[in-house]
Amino acid sequence: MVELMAVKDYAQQIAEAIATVVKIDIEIADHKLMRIAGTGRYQKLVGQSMDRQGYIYQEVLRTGHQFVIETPGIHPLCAPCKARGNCSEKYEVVSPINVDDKAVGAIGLICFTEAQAKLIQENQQSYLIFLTKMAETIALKLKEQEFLAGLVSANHYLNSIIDCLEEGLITVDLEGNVLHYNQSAKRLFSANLLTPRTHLKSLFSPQIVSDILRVGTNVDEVIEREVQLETKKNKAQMILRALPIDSEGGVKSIGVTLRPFDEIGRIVHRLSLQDAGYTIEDILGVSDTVQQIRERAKVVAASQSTVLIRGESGTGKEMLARSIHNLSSRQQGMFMAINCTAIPEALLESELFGYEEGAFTGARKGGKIGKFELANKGTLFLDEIGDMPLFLQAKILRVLQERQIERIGGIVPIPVDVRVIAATHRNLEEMMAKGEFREDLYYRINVIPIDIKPLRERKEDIQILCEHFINGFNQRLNKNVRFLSDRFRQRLVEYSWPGNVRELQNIIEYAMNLANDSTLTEEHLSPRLKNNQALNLEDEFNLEKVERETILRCYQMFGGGVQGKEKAAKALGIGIATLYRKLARYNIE
Ligand SMILES: Nc1ncnc2c1ncn2[C@@H]1O[C@H](COP(=O)(O)OP(=O)(O)OP(=O)(O)O)[C@@H](O)[C@H]1O
Repeated sequence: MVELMAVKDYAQQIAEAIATVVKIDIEIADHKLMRIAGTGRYQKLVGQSMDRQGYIYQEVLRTGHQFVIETPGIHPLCAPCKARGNCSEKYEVVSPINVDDKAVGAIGLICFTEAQAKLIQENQQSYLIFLTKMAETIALKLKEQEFLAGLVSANHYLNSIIDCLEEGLITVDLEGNVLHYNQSAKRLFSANLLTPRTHLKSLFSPQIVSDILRVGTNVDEVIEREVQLETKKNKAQMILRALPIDSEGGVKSIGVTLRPFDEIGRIVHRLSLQDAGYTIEDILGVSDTVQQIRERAKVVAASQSTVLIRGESGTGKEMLARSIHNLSSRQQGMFMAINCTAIPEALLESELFGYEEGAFTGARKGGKIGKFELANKGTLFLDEIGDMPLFLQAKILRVLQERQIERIGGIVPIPVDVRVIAATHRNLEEMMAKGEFREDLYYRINVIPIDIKPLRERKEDIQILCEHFINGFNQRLNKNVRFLSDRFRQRLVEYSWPGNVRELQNIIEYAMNLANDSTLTEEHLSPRLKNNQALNLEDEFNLEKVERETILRCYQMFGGGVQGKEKAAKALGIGIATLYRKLARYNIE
């Protein structure tokens, strides 16, 4: 609660106004008996305590009632006073200053002459009312002060909340002049660019300014735009939202919020972690390979070096990359994955590096942020890096060396702090020999290589993976499968698993959809597995057999005529005589 001291100047003015009119001295004290205002002989005592003389004031403060004392110095209340029996005061009227029924101070008229005493005595009722009204005026001022202090504190509180926001917030009037902004907004803009009265024109492009101002014309209008800001450090892509601030009497200002794009990405990523928040423990398997991979991943997570994961499709390369990211100090940043095979060459560059507005025909307004920028402070997973075109390999190498990127059509390099984890199923060494993969990039990404063996070479992992997938699908499909028949199990072990763990997962899902009791049997196998003969490794990888099949396919494609044979020999990369020899040898007619 605000104390009377806070309005002492006002109390002094009131005291002087009263004294001028009634020609009697006034003394005002607060609830601690501190003299806060006074006239005549009391004026120079302002600021001094009255606790040794103000016995009448004490009584008024205690009771909250007015008090008239006709015999100062003699009245029993004056008993403890030093001036008892010798008081210079002749007559005294004291009123409480009440705020919310509580005495916060007292105001008194003090007569030092018989004439003054007589005057008050004869008009006592009027003086009492007058003094009460004056006390009320001071109380009112105090309430007003209290209200103002409340407003100031609420304002301060609101500002602190607004400053806590990570989002930049700017309010502008309907002409676009800045009224207010929070600390985050201040941090976003270059030095001194954002000040009160700055016009939006100095902050955003004319189109964005006009979009923002349009919001002020309609209470229901909200706009959202992707904008690029020249921040203190560099250029940054932001999501801008503008919304009307509806106050009494309609919209008088507009609120503009700004949020860095990569931060949004991080939030989305964090929220979606449930799905992809793999940890090392999720990598299942009892084989030496898997156990070593788990150990390796822990060590790798602690370093910042580039990792190259090699393995066939479906062996868990992305899963491993995500586990490394989630275990590393970059876990709060984004994990961005890009499959170099899945994206057409022409788009891959812009996906990776982003582009500036107007960089090429068809470029999106406001430009586009690339995966490298999105993965800033996080991890970029370059899947199937072996399929990346050579010119992009050169660009990737430059990013890894210089730790900065340039958007397509951009001139300012943007620093990025990204850990790259690359993956491939291809033989990079062979590609290098043929000039299809850059040697320098190979050595740059191959700092920490991790090989994941195909499932057919670690069949001991099938059991635990099956159990894991069965548990998952039991929940998802609301089933209660608990057993595998011996034949079912045997078929899984015999199969060559070209699609690796992903294929196993699909096979289990297929079987569980068909199963209606607790056991998966041979009849629940997909046709592909049902028809699969027991894998004969010697047969499967026999070079002669592979050669015969290839020649046969080629021969069938081009036909048996002389011209067909010539074409076949050319396609096979052998001479015509050799082809004839091989046709005879393999008994192909
Ligand atoms: N060791 C494992 N433990 C549990 N699940 C696994 C394991 N390995 C792979 N998986 C699962 O198999 C599926 C395929 O894994 P992932 O996508 O990581 O493979 P990939 O090697 O990156 O495949 P691609 O090269 O085709 O992109 C995922 O559902 C993953 O959870």
